[in-house]
Amino acid sequence: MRFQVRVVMFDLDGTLLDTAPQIAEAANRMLVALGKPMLPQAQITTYIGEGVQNLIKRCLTGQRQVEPDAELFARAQLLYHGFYANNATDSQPFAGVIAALQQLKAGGYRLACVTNKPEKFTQPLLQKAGLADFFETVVSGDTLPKKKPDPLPLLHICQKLGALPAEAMLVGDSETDIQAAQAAGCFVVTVPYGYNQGRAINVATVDATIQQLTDVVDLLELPALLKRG
Ligand SMILES: O=C(O)COP(=O)(O)O
Ligand SMILES: [Mg+2]
Repeated sequence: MRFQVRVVMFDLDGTLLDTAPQIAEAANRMLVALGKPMLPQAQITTYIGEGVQNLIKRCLTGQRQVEPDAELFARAQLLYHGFYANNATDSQPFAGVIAALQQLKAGGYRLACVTNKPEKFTQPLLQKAGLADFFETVVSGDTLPKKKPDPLPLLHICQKLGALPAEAMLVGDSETDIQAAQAAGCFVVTVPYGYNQGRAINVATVDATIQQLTDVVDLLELPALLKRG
């Protein structure tokens, strides 16, 4: 199936950039500073995707439903933000990311980035990785009153770029992305290499799956699109 869309939105962590090594390092520095045991990177990776507050809470309590002590959480947040500010921009794009963005841009698609990461980390990361100029708009986890899985960030982007939700596609790595796209009425496509809380994507819930980002080009249909190869 080929999709007739004008806007392609991309999740950041686990879709465009491999941010898990730097997030895990900052989280472990936070845990050490708090006198707590470090966690394996693979475990911390499963906490990525629902915003930084959730990540820190999960590192402190190990569980989704358990709230950490408020004072401890406040200290942990300050520590994490300080450590992550030092290494965040070391994250590298996944295979095919830059080539895919170049081809889509050349094909006339309007591109956007939609992440649950805080704004202060998003822009420097996109700049350093050489991705910032591809996106007409970037919506972070704290840009609007609600973040993914709420549809608001996606609807905001569609409105800003003058497209109906049905003319837009989100490429993501997690159930958070799938829920947001479905609630917004956008198409959703997933990559298999991302984080998704350590689980495989349920392919029955998405419009298509791809192996790497350059495969998006083959899913789209526009006369102006410059096909690869
Ligand atoms: O949870 C985060 O901080 C970022 O997650 P996302 O870029 O995958 O939305
Ligand atoms: Mg993600």
